[in-house]
Amino acid sequence: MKTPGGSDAAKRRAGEHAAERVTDGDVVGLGTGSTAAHAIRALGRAVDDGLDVRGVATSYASRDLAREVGIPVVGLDAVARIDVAIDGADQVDDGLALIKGGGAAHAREKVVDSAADRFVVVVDPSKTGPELDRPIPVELLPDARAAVRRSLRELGGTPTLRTAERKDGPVVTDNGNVVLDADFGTITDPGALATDLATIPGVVEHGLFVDLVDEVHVGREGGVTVRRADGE
Ligand SMILES: O=C(CO)[C@H](O)[C@H](O)COP(=O)(O)O
Repeated sequence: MKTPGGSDAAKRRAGEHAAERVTDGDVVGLGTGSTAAHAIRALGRAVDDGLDVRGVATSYASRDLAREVGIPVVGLDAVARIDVAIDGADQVDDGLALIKGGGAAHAREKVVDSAADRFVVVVDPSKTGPELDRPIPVELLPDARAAVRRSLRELGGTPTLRTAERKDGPVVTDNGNVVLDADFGTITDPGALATDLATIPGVVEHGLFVDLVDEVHVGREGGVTVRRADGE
């Protein structure tokens, strides 16, 4: 599923602003998507200027981009901790809950973003709103498709199998799974729905990220607005 596009200039402002949070010696979680890519490119330039960082990628795409711009990439299982993760989102609500997974990378993104001491989200203003109402990406084992579809319907969702654009058939994730985008309308209690989705057998990971975010950097025409989970 493609995310509705905000301006690339706003995405770049957010990504570059977040990259400034990274300091010498940090292990950095590298998110997926067009906004996170701006942060990765900014970090690559900082590495050229002498910044010492190592990146933990959340997808093949972010790993390839990191290598291209000169960021040393290490596996998640090779590092004891991640200092800061910078990642995009498809939607952010007023409580800083997120919907992620527009690039079907949310399973690895959730592992990396949760493991970070500081999780920084980068978005343009088109992603922000009072409540979440976009379909939630749900990655699942391919054989569990019928059963997971039924469970999602029982929870009140309308699931649609995500299909590939330049291949016949479903999108297959970096982990070899498929994705159902489940429309629940307006989500009034993201925490409760996140728990329900996580308990469905066959679900590998869903794209609701609740109580994980530390900062949201919103790129705008005139600069960047930062919203913090601690309210400061
Ligand atoms: O969750 C994601 C990938 O799984 C992306 O971070 C999300 O889709 C936002 O992408 P973009 O910055 O291109 O709008």
